[in-house]
Amino acid sequence: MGNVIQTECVSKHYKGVRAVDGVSLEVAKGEIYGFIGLNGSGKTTTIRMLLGMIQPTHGHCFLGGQKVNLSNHSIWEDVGYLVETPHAYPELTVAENLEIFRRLRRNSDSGAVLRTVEKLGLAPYIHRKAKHLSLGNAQRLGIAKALLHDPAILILDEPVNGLDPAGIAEVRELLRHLALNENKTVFVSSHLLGEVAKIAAKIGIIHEGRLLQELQAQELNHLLKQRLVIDARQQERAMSVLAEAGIQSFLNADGLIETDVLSAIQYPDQIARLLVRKDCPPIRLSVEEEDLESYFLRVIGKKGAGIP
Ligand SMILES: Nc1ncnc2c1ncn2[C@@H]1O[C@H](COP(=O)(O)OP(=O)(O)OP(=O)(O)O)[C@@H](O)[C@H]1O
Repeated sequence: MGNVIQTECVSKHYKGVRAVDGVSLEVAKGEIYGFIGLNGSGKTTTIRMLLGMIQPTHGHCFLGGQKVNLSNHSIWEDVGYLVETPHAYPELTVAENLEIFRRLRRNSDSGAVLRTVEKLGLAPYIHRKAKHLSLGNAQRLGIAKALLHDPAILILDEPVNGLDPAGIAEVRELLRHLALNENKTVFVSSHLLGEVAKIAAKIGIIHEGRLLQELQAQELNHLLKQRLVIDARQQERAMSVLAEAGIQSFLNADGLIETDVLSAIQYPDQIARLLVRKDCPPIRLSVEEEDLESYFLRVIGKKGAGIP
């Protein structure tokens, strides 16, 4: 299947700043691509190049197989986007803002406004002026604009910014629905790895302008580090029992015994048995998995050093 979104070694250099540096990525039809990076890592600049808002210093972007350039108007009929804080006319209501946007887009589907309002859970606010919307609902209005003309490609820069946990979950479900049931291709940036990992099929990690790592979401589980955490009344003794059995451990920041020795992680029952036999029974023993945010920070910390 052809790629719907593609960048070919795309770079944007400003005076003294390599905002984006040689990023090549591909998104297949119906796929959700999560583009993860800290603030200032180059997400928005990449998205702006994808959308033809700024010209790359090097490289090219393609949407729906067509090279992105401003004169190629037909591309944009199939693209919906949200970049940074969405703009709305403050004195107009939600419905009026969307209606204007529909007409600007020359969209002849007059039912599109109501349908999109329903889809985004904006019905209770339909007659509220944009300037009186909460940040979260203003963000929803921005997503509504992106969806109004039912585009096949959605490019969203930090779409859950400002949303509360329930709002974040709603947007997550909406994007999942759009990809799964409507075969839309979604490119979504975020600094929240955990959020994106819940919906993206593919994840790209960008740092200081460079794409550090690309992975399939299902690979994440194998990449997250595991450790065995033990608590015992006599910690020193428990640690020397483990050492005698060839299992190196240390006291972690929470004051608990921790080891990343694979045999201990794979057979925690044998560790428990060993400690009991040596009269040093654990009062807690659990295999714990690194959370996604710390994985992200680990990858960033190791940049260029043979990741993962
Ligand atoms: N017009 C510009 N002129 C100079 N530097 C710029 C310009 N636009 C962006 N940058 C710099 O390029 C880098 C990447 O910025 P970008 O906005 O793409 O990051 P981001 O990942 O989207 O961050 P955020 O999440 O904060 O929006 C930053 O160091 C930023 O200061």
